[in-house]
Amino acid sequence: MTGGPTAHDVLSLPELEELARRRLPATTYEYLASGAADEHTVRWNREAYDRLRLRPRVLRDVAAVDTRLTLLGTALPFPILLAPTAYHRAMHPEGELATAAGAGAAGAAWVVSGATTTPLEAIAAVARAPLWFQLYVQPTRDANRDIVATAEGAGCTALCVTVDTPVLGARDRQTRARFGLPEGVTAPYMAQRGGRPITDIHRAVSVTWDDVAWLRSVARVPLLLKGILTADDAALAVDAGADGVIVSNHGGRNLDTLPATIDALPEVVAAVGDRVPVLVDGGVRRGTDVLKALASGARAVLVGRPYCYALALFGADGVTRVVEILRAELEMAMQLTGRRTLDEVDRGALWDG
Ligand SMILES: Cc1cc2nc3c(=O)[nH]c(=O)nc-3n(C[C@H](O)[C@H](O)[C@H](O)COP(=O)(O)O)c2cc1C
Ligand SMILES: CC(C)CC(=O)C(=O)O
Repeated sequence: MTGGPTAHDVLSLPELEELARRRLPATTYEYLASGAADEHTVRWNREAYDRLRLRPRVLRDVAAVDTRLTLLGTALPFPILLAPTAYHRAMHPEGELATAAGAGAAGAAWVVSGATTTPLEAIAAVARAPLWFQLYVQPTRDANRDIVATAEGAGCTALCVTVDTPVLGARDRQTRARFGLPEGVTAPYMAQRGGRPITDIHRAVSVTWDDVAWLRSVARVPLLLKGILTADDAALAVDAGADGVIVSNHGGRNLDTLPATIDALPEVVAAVGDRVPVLVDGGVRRGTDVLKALASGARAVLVGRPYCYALALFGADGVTRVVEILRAELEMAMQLTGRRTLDEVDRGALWDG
């Protein structure tokens, strides 16, 4: 990347995405950018945010905005987390260690993927901001118990169980690009599901509500389910003991033609929002998107692809830059809509709210 832009030259997440398309090795870019099948859901995740219009209030004192919150016991300086994404050593040689450094410098909580290519202890040793852990449920309870204990031992303060991936979707672009892990790189917490190549997850593991209740009984930290899209499943999640839900369609990477997450969010919030925190991911690229998600009832958002592009292009500095941009844009959006605290970001901030 000599002579090219640095992380600090990047002004926005859409600009970063374009830089990634032009500069990353094709295989890496295809793995990160692609979605399932015809990628309608990938597009809808974005278009649905663009359709929502904001309703500003003026002449309120917004000289100093406050974006702090506490989420399931984790104190966060702003309501933006890094979503769990697999295989960082396929994106950058320093892999998850660079992500941890970048997240730490930005003060951003990061949900480490169950398909991390770096052991949790090594990540924890360099982390300077909260870590959560995302579990891909493994076929045996012993394996799941061990992984949960490892995550807790490494200081992860919440567990996100991904429930939308019994199999992968039709990932045609990834398959065509022949995405795979570099020689010698493995995913230690995916060992029972094949460990190495992404295609091994095509063998479905049977995971049901009973497993959620069992995991709740095993884990000492708060447990969230990631990949909930309906009111019915959100209610079952809370019944099974979940402490939070993440409205997600896996960034449009599994089942194409699922609705945009910002469109699914209100029904989940209506069903369980008064009992547990609801988070959302998918298509968040601007501070105004974060504001719209919060106005629609989310307590926080997660962002996936942008920090992966940034990691692949710039390492730790890139991850930091993505968070800084999004955080600054959220503060601007709050000030320009006349909101000083997160509590003030209610449905009234949406034009058609
Ligand atoms: C490269 C990549 C890898 C991902 N790996 C995982 C994973 O290991 N576990 C998981 O629960 N979700 C995974 N996801 C989904 C993200 O957590 C998140 O739901 C999605 O990326 C959000 O959409 P966005 O990329 O539009 O921000 C992955 C997404 C991407 C782009
Ligand atoms: C299948 C996982 C290992 C990674 C993942 O969730 C993804 O690529 O979207």
